[in-house]
Amino acid sequence: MYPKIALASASPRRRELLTQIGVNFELVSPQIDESVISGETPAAYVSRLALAKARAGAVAIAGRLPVLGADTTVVLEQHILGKPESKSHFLQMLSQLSGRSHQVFTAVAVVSGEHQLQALSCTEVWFRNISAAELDAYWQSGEPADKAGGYGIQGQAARFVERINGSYTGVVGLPLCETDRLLQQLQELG
Ligand SMILES: Cc1cn([C@H]2C[C@H](O)[C@@H](COP(=O)(O)OP(=O)(O)OP(=O)(O)O)O2)c(=O)[nH]c1=O
Repeated sequence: MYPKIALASASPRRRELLTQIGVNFELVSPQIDESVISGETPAAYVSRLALAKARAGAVAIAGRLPVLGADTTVVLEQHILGKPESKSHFLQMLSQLSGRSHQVFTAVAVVSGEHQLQALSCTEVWFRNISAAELDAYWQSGEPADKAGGYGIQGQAARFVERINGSYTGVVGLPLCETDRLLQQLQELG
């Protein structure tokens, strides 16, 4: 049995994934600045954002519950690919990802009083070649708009994924093995 927590997220995927492992949670949606600091590595970036979301959530609920925050980013050759800002940005990102592998980093942070627990998941994802017509149809579906790297492995983009090495739930937005471990550590803190 997990302790009750607050989830600092507006992402429906994270809600579904936490529910999947039976966590009882309430929602808090703090707004934080997601800009990349110049020279920051992808691992440092996602870790900083996950912690910032959890901390802002803790402030918003005045520390009433432990707060979990997470951040996901798609990385190609050390470059962070954010959410698509337009169709042309989406086409540019997905044509770079076509026919090769990239990484998906997801960081998770839990803030409880003075305690901070953190985990990082990194998964390699291989895409097959994707045609221009497929990319056009995929953009029209509306699925890419709110997703890091412009795709959702849990949706239609599953057609493009040859294989992965790592955490499937990490790619979707919340690595459940790591999340379970953090929540168990939280329980042990008492
Ligand atoms: C790569 C990939 C990303 N995503 C999603 C997960 C995240 O919701 C989103 C990355 O953006 P995030 O900034 O991590 O999360 P968010 O803005 O959706 O929600 P919040 O900050 O409020 O928690 O991309 C998928 O759903 N499937 C995928 O295959």
